[in-house]
Amino acid sequence: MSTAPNLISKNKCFGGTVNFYQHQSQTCNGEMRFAIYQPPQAKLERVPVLYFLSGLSCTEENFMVKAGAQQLAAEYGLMLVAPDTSPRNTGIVGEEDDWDFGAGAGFYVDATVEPWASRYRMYSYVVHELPDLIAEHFPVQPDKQGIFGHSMGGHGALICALRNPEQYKSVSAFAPIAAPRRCPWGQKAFTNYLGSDPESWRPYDASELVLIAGYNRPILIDQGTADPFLEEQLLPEVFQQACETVGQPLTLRFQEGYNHSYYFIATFIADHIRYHAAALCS
Ligand SMILES: N[C@@H](CCC(=O)N[C@@H](CS)C(=O)NCC(=O)O)C(=O)O
Repeated sequence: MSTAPNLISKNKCFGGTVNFYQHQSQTCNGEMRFAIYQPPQAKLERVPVLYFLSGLSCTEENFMVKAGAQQLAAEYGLMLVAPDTSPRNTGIVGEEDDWDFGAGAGFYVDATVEPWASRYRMYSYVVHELPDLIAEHFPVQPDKQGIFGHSMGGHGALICALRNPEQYKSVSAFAPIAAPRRCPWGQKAFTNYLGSDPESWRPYDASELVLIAGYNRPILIDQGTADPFLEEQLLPEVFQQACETVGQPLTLRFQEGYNHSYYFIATFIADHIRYHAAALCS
């Protein structure tokens, strides 16, 4: 049994509610926050749940404010949960110094290197503690979970699903960091959170995991062609190549002229919600 999360704010939206919560996380050893959209159907019955992991510099708020996902979630009866992207205010020196590491940049790993190891445990938080908390305190069907995300959160969604195919019945991503062992953002974060041996980074790299994962359902990825991070940081072709190698079904759509922003996400969010609904709402 976990303590009920504390409600911070409540907003009616498309007949349901967007609520913001704070709670004490055992996994991250301190306060964590998340946002949750409860569709109108959740007043009457348990509904499937779709987790969204945000990217660098985001909080639990960006997705709820900018993606425009609630209308479709209300139509299909999907709960949406968006956690913060890292612990905050931990007192760790340097936590706020960089926008691509530390606060706002937890990279969905369980850090093994101090001083991060005791607090920055976003992988276990997202895969275990948060779903357990949601299942206990909100009307969800825990056997019907999907996950998606953007950029760093697209990386997070892919690794969570590939490592836990039974838990996540569907996965998709917007502009994911698809091969973090090979890009500067990933190398910086993994070196600091996991240590300098790239072997220890492998369980957190979607392009490596897919080679051994056996995620037997299709994966959807949208990627804007005008994304300034595409060639140096995101590397979707590396993931695509790995999927081809093992016969993993992947729909990778290059969207002409779209950049890395939430305008891009908002444009294609309906496709992603429908994609998850097809897997979760049967
Ligand atoms: N350094 C810039 C770029 C970081 C960036 O593009 N972050 C993406 C995720 S990787 C994002 O979602 N930013 C927040 C937003 O657009 O609401 C910033 O701090 O916003």
